[in-house]
Amino acid sequence: MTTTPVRIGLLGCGNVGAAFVQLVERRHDEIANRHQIDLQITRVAVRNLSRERAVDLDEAVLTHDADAVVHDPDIDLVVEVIGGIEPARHLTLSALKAGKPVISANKELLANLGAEIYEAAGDAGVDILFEAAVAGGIPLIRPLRESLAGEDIRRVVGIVNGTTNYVLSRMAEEHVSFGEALAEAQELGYAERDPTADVEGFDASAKAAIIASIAFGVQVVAGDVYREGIAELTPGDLSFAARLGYVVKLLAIAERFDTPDGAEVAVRVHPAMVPEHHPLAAVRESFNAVFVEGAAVGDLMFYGRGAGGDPTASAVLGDVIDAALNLTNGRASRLSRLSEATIRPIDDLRSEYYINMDLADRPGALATVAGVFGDHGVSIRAMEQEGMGAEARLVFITHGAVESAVQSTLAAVRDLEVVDRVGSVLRVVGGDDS
Ligand SMILES: NC(=O)C1=CN([C@@H]2O[C@H](COP(=O)(O)OP(=O)(O)OC[C@H]3O[C@@H](n4cnc5c(N)ncnc54)[C@H](O)[C@@H]3O)[C@@H](O)[C@H]2O)C=CC1
Ligand SMILES: N[C@@H](CC=O)C(=O)O
Ligand code: NA
Repeated sequence: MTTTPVRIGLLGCGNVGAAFVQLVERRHDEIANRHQIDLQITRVAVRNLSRERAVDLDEAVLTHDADAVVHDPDIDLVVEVIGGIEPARHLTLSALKAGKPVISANKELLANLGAEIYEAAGDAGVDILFEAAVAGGIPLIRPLRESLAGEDIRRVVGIVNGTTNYVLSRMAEEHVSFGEALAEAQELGYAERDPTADVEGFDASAKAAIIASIAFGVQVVAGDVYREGIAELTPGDLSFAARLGYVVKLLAIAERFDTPDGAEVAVRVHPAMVPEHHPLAAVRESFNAVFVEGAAVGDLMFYGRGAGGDPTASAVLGDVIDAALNLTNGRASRLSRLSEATIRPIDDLRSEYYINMDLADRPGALATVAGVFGDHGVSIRAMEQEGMGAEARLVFITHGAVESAVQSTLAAVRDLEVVDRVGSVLRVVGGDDS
């Protein structure tokens, strides 16, 4: 059996990079046998040569000069698992311009500067593949790009950040503190180098932008995504949600609307109350799940490990094999053309809402608050009251209402003399009206 050597330049050897090296070692012979390619990790760029790392690498393979790896004539294909914008951007562009396919796990780069990267790949006629960048080990990008290429996708809803899902699971189920749960997620290799990216929803927004671009064929960048993170959530919100039959999840939602003036796209990331019987409520710890709603295919669900070295390395390796086979056959996967997007702002979107507030426990207070909701056309579906001495905590769940109407309602309610505090406001997703 003859095999074609494919020499890989690996940029970054952290959680994903080290897991990738180990996976290639484990799977090498089987891949050679099945695909007739001999995957060789020829050079590995690291930031710190002397740092202990999870894999044993020959000193001759290691370098701290990532540019030299990209330009090395002995490198056929580049894997970028450094993360962040620079130097990842210029390394990726240099590799593509040199005619080398790039496999990237870098959602931040692709969601902010994807157009530049895809154009460079198109001009050079080489692959840019990034299955690992969205929902880790779950095959999602390839199904969207290939299997669903002809589908009219209307909506994608999912849990796409493993760290925050892990934190929320640990807080809700084990009553672990936010800080402790986040430290565990970091220790397990789920979190970004700066976990603010996870906690504040930036990572999920980047993934949502990539999903929306591919699902709807339009250019959506991270800045187009409405974003709220989980940092403001309290243990009280999670237990109140549980009492009402909901689970709190950080969701990414991309929707496409047809209007007489053309299509509009709305993309958002925010914590949401999901009914406990909804399939997304059962997605725990670092698992991710993504629902895709298509006009012809109906509903699809993708589920699996969205973060962690091994699952992510699996996605990287799948792309490496694809690109290596393309390389040996002189081909490249074509990216579809992305047209300009018209973004529908969050203010115009409809949702059900969970709102909690503290108000004076005296006759008429509730009627006053309810009146303000009515004046703004926001109709209340359910309400719970819990007395607290001179105060009462009220929890409302609304029927579907437009965001701008809810925000005006909240502004007016905050001004009421009987209202001491408006607490958490969470959208409800997966209920009767959403
Ligand atoms: N950890 C996970 O579960 C997942 C991570 N990703 C993405 O994969 C990428 C890597 O993530 P991790 O491995 O978790 O991060 P990490 O922080 O563990 O690894 C990145 C490595 O790159 C090294 N590095 C930084 N600058 C460098 C340079 N100029 N040259 C060479 N090496 C350099 C760092 O020293 C570090 O070892 C990121 O884009 C991340 O968003 C994607 C999916 C899942
Ligand atoms: N930090 C990310 C890693 C995978 O993309 C996450 O927690 O999902
Ligand atoms: Na994936």
